[in-house]
Amino acid sequence: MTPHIEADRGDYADTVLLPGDPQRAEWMARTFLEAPRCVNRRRGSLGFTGLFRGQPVSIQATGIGVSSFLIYAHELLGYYGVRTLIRTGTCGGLSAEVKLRSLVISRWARPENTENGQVFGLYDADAGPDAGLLACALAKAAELGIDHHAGLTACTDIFYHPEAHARYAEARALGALAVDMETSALYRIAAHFGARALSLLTVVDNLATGELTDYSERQELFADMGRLAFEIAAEGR
Ligand SMILES: O=P(O)(O)O[C@H]1O[C@H](CO)[C@@H](O)[C@H]1O
Ligand SMILES: O=c1cc[nH]c(=O)[nH]1
Repeated sequence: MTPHIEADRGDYADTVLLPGDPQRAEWMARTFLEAPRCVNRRRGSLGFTGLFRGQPVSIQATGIGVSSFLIYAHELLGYYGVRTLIRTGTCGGLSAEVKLRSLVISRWARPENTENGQVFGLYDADAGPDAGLLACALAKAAELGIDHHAGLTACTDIFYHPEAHARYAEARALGALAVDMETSALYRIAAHFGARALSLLTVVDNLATGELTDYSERQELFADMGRLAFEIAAEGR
């Protein structure tokens, strides 16, 4: 076990899907895994391992923001020997074209959160996903008919920022589609450990239009993202 995870070594599969929200972790386990086993309850950050099409796959909730995310990613990669991390997160769209409820595949993540990067020099640069996982995601999304965007995403430490949409002007000029709070850290820490990573994000609000989804519809909103993540986990080895 680690300070934040009570599972034994060997309790996680090589591939771990990473939602921020523990309720999403539980829903993903219930919806997609055969014989899911809860391997972590510490701090309510639920972790599960089970089978998808006969292959072991795990899910671990990571909480909100880079600080929390990096604790789980570090312990999964460094202690449990996990090799592939696929984030199944939510994001805010940065333009009206990025529709609510659609899926964003992050091809690159631009950190707006430089403080975390200054500590190790690890997280202060743009970083991208594993090329094989990205190719698999694009092919599977097309095959399954999943409505999606693929492109640059921004990553922030501040959900309620006084400048809200305006602060992403530079990122938007570079083509940023959406913002979340973990993806740049995911790509950098995976590179640091020589592991593979990909971030899939469902649009739950839009900073340009002010539209919002309701939390009550969230689990059904994640059907496409969950399905795609498990397909990639099964195929993109
Ligand atoms: O829904 P999750 O995966 O937590 O992701 C997004 O939601 C949280 C903010 O509401 C942040 O963690 C952000 O990145
Ligand atoms: O980080 C996030 C996640 C969802 N919606 C946002 O506006 N930001």
